[in-house]
Amino acid sequence: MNPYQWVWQYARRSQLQIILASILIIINAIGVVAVPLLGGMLVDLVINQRHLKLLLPLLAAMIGITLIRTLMRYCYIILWERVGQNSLFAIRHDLFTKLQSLDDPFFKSVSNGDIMARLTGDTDAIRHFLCWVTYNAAECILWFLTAVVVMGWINWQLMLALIILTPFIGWLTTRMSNEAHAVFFNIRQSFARLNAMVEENISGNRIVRAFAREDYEINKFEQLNHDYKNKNMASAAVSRRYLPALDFLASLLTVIVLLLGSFFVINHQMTLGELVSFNGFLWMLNQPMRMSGWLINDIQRFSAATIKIRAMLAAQPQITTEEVPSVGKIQGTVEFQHVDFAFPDDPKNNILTDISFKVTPGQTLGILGETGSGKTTLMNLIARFYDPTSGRVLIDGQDVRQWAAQTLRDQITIVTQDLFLFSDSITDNINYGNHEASLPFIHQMANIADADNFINQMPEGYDTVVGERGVGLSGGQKQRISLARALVKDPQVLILDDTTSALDMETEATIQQRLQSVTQNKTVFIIASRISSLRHADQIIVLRHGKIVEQGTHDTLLEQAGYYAETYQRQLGLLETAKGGEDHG
Ligand SMILES: Nc1ncnc2c1ncn2[C@@H]1O[C@H](COP(=O)(O)OP(=O)(O)OP(=O)(O)O)[C@@H](O)[C@H]1O
Repeated sequence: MNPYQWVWQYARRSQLQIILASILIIINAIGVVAVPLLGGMLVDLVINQRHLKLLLPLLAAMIGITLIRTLMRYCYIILWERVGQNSLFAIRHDLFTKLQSLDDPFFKSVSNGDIMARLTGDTDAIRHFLCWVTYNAAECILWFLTAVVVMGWINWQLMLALIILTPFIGWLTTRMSNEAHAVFFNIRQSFARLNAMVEENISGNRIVRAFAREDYEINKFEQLNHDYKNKNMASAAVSRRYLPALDFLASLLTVIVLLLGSFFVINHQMTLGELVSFNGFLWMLNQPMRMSGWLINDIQRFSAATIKIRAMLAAQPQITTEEVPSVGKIQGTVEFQHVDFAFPDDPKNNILTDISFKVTPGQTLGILGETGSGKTTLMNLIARFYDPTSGRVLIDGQDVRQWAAQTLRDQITIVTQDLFLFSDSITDNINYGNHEASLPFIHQMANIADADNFINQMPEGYDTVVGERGVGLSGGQKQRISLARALVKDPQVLILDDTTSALDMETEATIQQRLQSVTQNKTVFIIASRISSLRHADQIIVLRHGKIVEQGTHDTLLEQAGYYAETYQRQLGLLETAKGGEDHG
């Protein structure tokens, strides 16, 4: 499918407007011949033959036709704008919907800045093509053809003399088109890089300032900015090479008409009025020639933009469902059977190896492990952010691949380590996964997460806007709001990935105790580095380099005197030192 067929899929939804606009364009292009013809009649009948009575009707007709044509042009410009905007609306909708369905491999391969470039600059190139290039190109083609027919009818020899230039114009425009395509693709890539850099700079703004790297960032930006400027200059260079030649050929038409036309008039092969009409039609050949260069630039910009947009629309999520998804409610039994896992971009490097365990509803599984040992990855397999490379993950005895990812994530909630809050009120952040939740339920869950108190002390309580554009929150406050958000969703499987790491041990203990009241029938996973967070779990596994090296309860693991026991002793020692310090202080 070429870019035009692709965009037609969207544009054809406004078929009625397109038909109406096309009819108006055709009538308008034909109407264009009227004024020069009337001008010729004015010269021959009024000036040469002195039929003065015809002067006013001819002038009135010229003005009237021009007014009607202007009105028609206004109407079809508006209609094309509507076609363009409707199509853009649908394209943006499809892009955003696709974005919601894509998963990690896509987001790892395409930067946020590039995605934003597709949703803004690229869609704008398509809008420009639909709203401006289409009717201008149609006008140019129709003017050119109409001019050829009418000029041929007035004096075919003179018309042929003009048409001789057409092959040169065709050759020039094709060359320009080929060169412009590569240039516009490069411009688009450069714009995406610039966008990505700015986006990253804004997100990492605090790190930049903390490390006093503003100059470094400005320098990095300057390089990309230069690159973008140079790419645009390259495009200007293509225009510079071809546009003067096209302009020259267009001007040559006037010279040919004046020289040959005068010759024909002197030899009585043509009336002066016909020469005036002929001259009046000249712009209909002229204009398309001059415009062709600009139109080609815009068409190539459009073509480069469609490549990126179509690539995104064609991207497929890695996680797919093999069978008809079960839609029932999850009970919450989670079982791993000899699971191995490697990331798709590094398939030889097993991040998890031979993982097996089973947790039933009402039970809590604690996970301890050094940083990078694979704890988060393990949890991501439960909610199908990834599928195992080998072995099986079962939910209620059924392979996760047979559960639709959507169904799973609806009932399995992960409180992730990246604590992201939307620029919205605290209430809307907490009920993000369950908009039906009542206010008392939201407050109750916030209380369990030990967030209720500090939220009530905020300027507008639960209505306080937080996130990017709202008030700042500490890491611990964000953790507690994220926990409340997960609880309000009331999931059957709750995964807490280092959720309370930023809290002091007393607050953590309070939350753990309160959590018990709402997690009695749920399956809970707790990833933590503090033994105090794990010790009450029904089962605990210790991961090292992606393998389970210890497994048991708090007591049995202490007996094993391995990593768990060591960590416990160390943390106990630290605790006692700290207590000792406090006692002495
Ligand atoms: N998206 C990814 N693509 C490739 N490798 C990854 C990806 N995410 C994590 N890894 C690698 O997988 C390994 C396990 O990461 P994981 O986040 O599961 O560890 P973790 O035990 O949760 O660590 P932490 O305690 O620091 O959160 C690490 O070596 C990490 O570099």
